[in-house]
Amino acid sequence: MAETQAEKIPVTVLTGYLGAGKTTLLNRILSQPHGKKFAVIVNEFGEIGIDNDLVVGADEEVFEMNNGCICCTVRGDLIRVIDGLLRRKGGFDGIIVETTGLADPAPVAQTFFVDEEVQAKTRLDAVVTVADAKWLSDRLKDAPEAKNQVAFADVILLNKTDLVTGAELDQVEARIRGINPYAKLYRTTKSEIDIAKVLNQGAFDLDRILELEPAFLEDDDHHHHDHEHGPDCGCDHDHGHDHAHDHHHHGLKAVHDDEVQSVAFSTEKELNPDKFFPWVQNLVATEGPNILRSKGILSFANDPDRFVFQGVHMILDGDHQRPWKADEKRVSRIVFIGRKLDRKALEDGFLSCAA
Ligand SMILES: Nc1nc2c(ncn2[C@@H]2O[C@H](COP(=O)(O)OP(=O)(O)OP(=O)(O)O)[C@@H](O)[C@H]2O)c(=O)[nH]1
Repeated sequence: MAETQAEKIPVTVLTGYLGAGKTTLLNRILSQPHGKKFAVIVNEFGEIGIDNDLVVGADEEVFEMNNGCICCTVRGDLIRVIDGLLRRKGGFDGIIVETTGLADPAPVAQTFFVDEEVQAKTRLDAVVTVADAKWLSDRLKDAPEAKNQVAFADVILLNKTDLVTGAELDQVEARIRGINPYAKLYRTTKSEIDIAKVLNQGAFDLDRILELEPAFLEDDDHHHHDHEHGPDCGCDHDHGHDHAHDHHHHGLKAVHDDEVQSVAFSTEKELNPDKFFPWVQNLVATEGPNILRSKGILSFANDPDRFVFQGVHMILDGDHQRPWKADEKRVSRIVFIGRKLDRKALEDGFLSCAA
């Protein structure tokens, strides 16, 4: 039975470059009193799952896919996860997909048009892109996926307005408008926005997307088998030559940056904050330009709380999140995403912070 447009479950795709404020926005959406039940699908780039631990508790179920970037798994995992969701009793009022900061949103959006089962039950409501007011201009120069994320957006949050001057803000907004004049744009701090401006937009405009990417609806299953890799995703997988044609029909220039990598470490030893903070501060002060993103969940000695730590380049942020639960293993985990990362030095540095 084919559902009508209105009966289909709306899907919101949250995108935006590494550290722009997607998880912050997701948490805002989930913690507002909306009385709705959302299924959240988180995809992250990295070896150890951390993002799902950063998403607020509540009723939502978080489905994690961390075995590669979302464009690699889009016709595998994402469809499987959504199919699984659709089979559940009780159902959902909406699905929110938070993509990794390195994902090109096109293949994610495609999933909702090319898979019959998914298409019958869901509708892509909007692509919501969080843009980092401080770093977006730089990323538009060196990260093609950052540009695609802006180009595909129906709603843009120009976030972190507190970190730039009014003139800089006008400049970056003008850059965004040059790429995407159609999206609704809101200036935000800490992704603070009325969720009515983000959810149920009915905004995904297929005609406009087709203009950007004429081959959007081509079902290229006969070209590809099983694993799909976008031309410019940041994952480690070998991107086959047969994807060369993808470069042609991407209206937006795609240069694959092989160098973005992620390293992650964990330890069951408790950490000493007096060692950890000086270490990490010095690290991002010297390596900040190469470290796009860092995040961790840390267990400090004599501290009953989980400490969540986050960084975007050299800007660090951290807070006590909640007490460790009685049955919870106190493991400290940290992830770095960036270029030219010295795994050994990072690991040695991290482990030397043990109490
Ligand atoms: N100063 C400032 N910091 C912000 C703002 N919004 C978010 N942050 C901080 O930026 C960091 C990254 O935010 P996240 O919401 O985790 O970003 P993300 O896009 O989910 O990051 P990834 O999952 O790594 O791609 C966190 O430390 C946030 O607290 C803002 O408006 N201003």
